[in-house]
Amino acid sequence: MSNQRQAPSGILGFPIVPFNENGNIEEKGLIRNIEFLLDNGLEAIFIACGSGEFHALSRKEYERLVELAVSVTDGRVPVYTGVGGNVSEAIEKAQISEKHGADGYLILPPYLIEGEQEGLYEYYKAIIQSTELNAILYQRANAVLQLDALQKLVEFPQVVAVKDGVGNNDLNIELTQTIGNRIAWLNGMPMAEVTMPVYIPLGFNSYSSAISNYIPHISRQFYEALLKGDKQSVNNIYEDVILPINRIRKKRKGYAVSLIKAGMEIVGLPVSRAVRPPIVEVEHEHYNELKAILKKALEKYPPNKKVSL
Ligand SMILES: O=C([O-])C(=O)C[C@H](O)[C@@H](O)C(=O)[O-]
Repeated sequence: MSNQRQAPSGILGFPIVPFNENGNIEEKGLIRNIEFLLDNGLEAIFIACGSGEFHALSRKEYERLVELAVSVTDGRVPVYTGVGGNVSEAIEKAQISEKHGADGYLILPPYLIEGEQEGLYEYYKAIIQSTELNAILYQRANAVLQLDALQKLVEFPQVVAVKDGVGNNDLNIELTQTIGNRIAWLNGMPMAEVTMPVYIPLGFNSYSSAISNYIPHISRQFYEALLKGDKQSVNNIYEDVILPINRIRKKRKGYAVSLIKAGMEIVGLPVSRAVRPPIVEVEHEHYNELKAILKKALEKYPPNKKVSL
């Protein structure tokens, strides 16, 4: 752990968890996934979060994933883990993350139940205080903090960022205007590239990138074009890559994960399409649609190292 109270910034890598034909974790595939993200300049590794099928991991698997992510990353960028759900299990996972040298964790929503703001505050507080690691609060589903609760939570030095997965920009403006630079603001919307042009002016300078698991150089070109104000390149990448992939992603529930695995397989990374319930694999027709988009995209936006289709 770097021990810095600094949020990761830039394009954030969210590896998947590859499974073999017996349904067990395929470690070689995961190591390749993390190395690929690092080789392509991703600025942080978030292990065992939503795209890492957090919901479907055993405690033992979780611990192994954290251990592997920290050792493969080897201090090159910060490593964050997913924690959340049941409070006592979240605290146990926070402690596992600390024991293995992670830099922090992304706190996912409590399991199923909805809570009032006081209840959400207590949920986050219990997890934040359970270790000295950095904490990123994930606005998502049944866990959406309003200004008062968030203002109290940012008094804990561990809290370094909020990751928005809800897309309520009325609320985001209220939060960013009032809390400002005390914490960092991360765009964690589904396929965050889509909304990044709207988020940058609000102070969200970083985003989680699902597509960086297979076309990181295109996400990077898009981000750089956005930061430079190069509208033509932004429009081209939207039309050629981001919007077509996002249209497929919206066709089935769970494609937030399974479409990443399909994309990785298509570009030749050693990852199978296998997923755990309730997520389902990408349908044949959608797989072929993704393959056609990627073929054209890689011709127009070739990576430095050749990827053949
Ligand atoms: O928890 C997670 O895995 C994420 O939030 C990362 C995803 O890549 C998310 O940004 C998405 O669904 O595109």
